[in-house]
Amino acid sequence: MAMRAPLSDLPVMLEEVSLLAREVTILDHVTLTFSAGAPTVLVGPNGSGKTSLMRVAMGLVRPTSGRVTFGGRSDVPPLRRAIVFQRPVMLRRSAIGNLHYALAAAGVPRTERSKRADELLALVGLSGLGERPARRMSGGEQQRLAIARALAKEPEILFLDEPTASLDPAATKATEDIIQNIAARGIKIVMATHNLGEARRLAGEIVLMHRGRIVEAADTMTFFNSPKTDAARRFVAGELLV
Ligand SMILES: Nc1ncnc2c1ncn2[C@@H]1O[C@H](COP(=O)(O)OP(=O)(O)OP(=O)(O)O)[C@@H](O)[C@H]1O
Repeated sequence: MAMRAPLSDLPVMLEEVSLLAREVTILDHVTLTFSAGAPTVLVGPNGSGKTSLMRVAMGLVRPTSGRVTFGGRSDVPPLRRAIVFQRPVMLRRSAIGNLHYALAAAGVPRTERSKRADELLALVGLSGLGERPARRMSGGEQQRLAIARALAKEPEILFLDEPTASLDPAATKATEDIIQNIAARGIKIVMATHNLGEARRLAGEIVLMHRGRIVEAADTMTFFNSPKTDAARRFVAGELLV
C-alpha cells in the first residue's frame, strides 16, 4: 500500500492573496476557501485570473503577498492535489503507458499498476483504448486521459482548467459526467469554465472573477437567481464584462 499522508490538505485557504508579474496585478487580494463538498466553478472573462488562482491554490506559484494554507499548514507538497491544464501534454506512449508512468510517480507498487490503470481508464470511459498512442487520441480523449492521469495519486482536490473548452456537445457531456462521478467519490473539484450552462449543471458554488478580483462568490442557485453585484447580474445576463 502507498503511504498515506495522515493529514488532509483540505480546506485550501487563500487569505488576501495578491500576485504580481512584472508589476502587473494578476490576483488582487483574493480571499477564498475550497472545502470538501460540491464542485466550485470559477467563471469570468479571459484574463480575469482563473488559471492563476488555481496555480496559486495548487501551490505551484507563490503569491506576492497573502497566505495559502492546506488543512491549516503552509508549504505542503502537492501529494494530494492535482491539476489538469487546458492543453495537457501526454507522453509519447500508449494511454496505458501514460497511466503507468503517473502511477509509478504516485508510488503505487508495480504489481498494482495494471489493475489501477484499467480502473482509471474505465472511470474516464476509455476502456478499450489503452493501447492507443496517447498523442494520436482526439482532444476530448486526451482531456479524459489527462483527468485519469491526475487521479493516479488519489488527490483530495482536483483543479480542472476549462476541461470542456473546444469539445463538441457529446464530448462535453461525457466529460461533465466524468466530473460528476469524480465529485461523487468525494474528491473536491475546482474548475474554470466559460460555459455558464456547464457551471449551472456542475457547481455547488460559483466564483466570479474580474480583473484579478473576486467580484461575487455564492452557491449556484443564489448566483444565478439573485446575484448581488451589478457585475454578476450583467455576467449572468450574458453581457460582456470589460
Ligand atoms: N507569468 C505571467 N507573467 C505575466 N503575465 C501573466 C503571467 N501569468 C498570467 N499573466 C496574466 O495575468 C492575467 C490573468 O491570466 P489567467 O490565465 O490567470 O486568466 P484566466 O482567467 O485563466 O484567463 P482565460 O479565461 O483566458 O484562460 C492575464 O492577463 C495574463 O496575461
